[in-house]
Amino acid sequence: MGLPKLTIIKIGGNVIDNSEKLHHFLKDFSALEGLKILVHGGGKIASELGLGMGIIPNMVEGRRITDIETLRVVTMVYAGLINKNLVAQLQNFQCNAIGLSGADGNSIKTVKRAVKDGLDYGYVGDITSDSINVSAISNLLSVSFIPVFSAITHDGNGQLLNTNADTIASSLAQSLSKLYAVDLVYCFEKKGVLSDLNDPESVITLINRTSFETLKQDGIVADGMIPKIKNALEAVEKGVSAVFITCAEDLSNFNHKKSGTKITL
Ligand SMILES: Nc1ncnc2c1ncn2[C@@H]1O[C@H](COP(=O)(O)OP(=O)(O)O)[C@@H](O)[C@H]1O
Ligand SMILES: CC(=O)N[C@@H](CCC(=O)OP(=O)(O)O)C(=O)O
Repeated sequence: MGLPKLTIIKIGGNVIDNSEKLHHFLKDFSALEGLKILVHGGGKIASELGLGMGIIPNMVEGRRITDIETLRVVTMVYAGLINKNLVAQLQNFQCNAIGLSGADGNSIKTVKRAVKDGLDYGYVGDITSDSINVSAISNLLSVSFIPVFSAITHDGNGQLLNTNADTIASSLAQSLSKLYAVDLVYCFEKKGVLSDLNDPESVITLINRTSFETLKQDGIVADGMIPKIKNALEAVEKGVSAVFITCAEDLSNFNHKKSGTKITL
């Protein structure tokens, strides 16, 4: 008998920031059959709200430098404002969502990133091999809750930390692959990884480690797409059944695996 199927969907900040697209996405997510988990970012909204409070965003290689003031903002925005709004909207679609930070149920424990070459990321949490509390999460799934994870984790000693949402999704998928056949889907505002950013239809249907290196060298994939594909490749290499990067608006088509970019070995 095969493992039960679990779908882990990650939704990025650009879609969360668009109420119409978000509504459509949450409706489609609610309609997905079987066990599922939602992971959300919200970097764009945290940057905008932080700016209003005089906190200037500082990103290095796609990761936010998180000083104590920034940690307060991202905790309010990710674990509060966004997480609770997503849960309330999912409840409206009869999806019994339960909003979580990594501190809740000790679900994701991370390690504060050490200062390296003089670069201090501050309160950023890195995932380790035993970060994910598989039994706590599978218990929630077994009683039909739909976990909704924000990008806030904890260190087990009372400290909240900021962890990239793409990495959380990949790590959840890897760890939960022990118990489930996991499909991991990164949803964002474009139709998939594009060969030409000016042509929204130019979706690259398959990417593996070798083609990724070439796409990166040629400058075809850049910015936030580089860590996203790295996280996706790590997931397939560590046993996640299937990994896709696709458009949030195509989630209903995704059921038929007809859209977006598939990440393969
Ligand atoms: N080849 C590419 N195809 C699609 N998007 C790309 C590509 N190269 C760079 N990007 C950029 O990557 C962004 C997605 O990364 P990011 O903003 O981190 O996603 P998310 O909103 O899911 O957190 C896209 O909005 C796009 O601007
Ligand atoms: C450490 C770190 O960089 N954390 C991310 C978490 C949010 C996130 O990943 O949001 P998106 O998915 O919308 O980009 C940040 O604060 O931007």
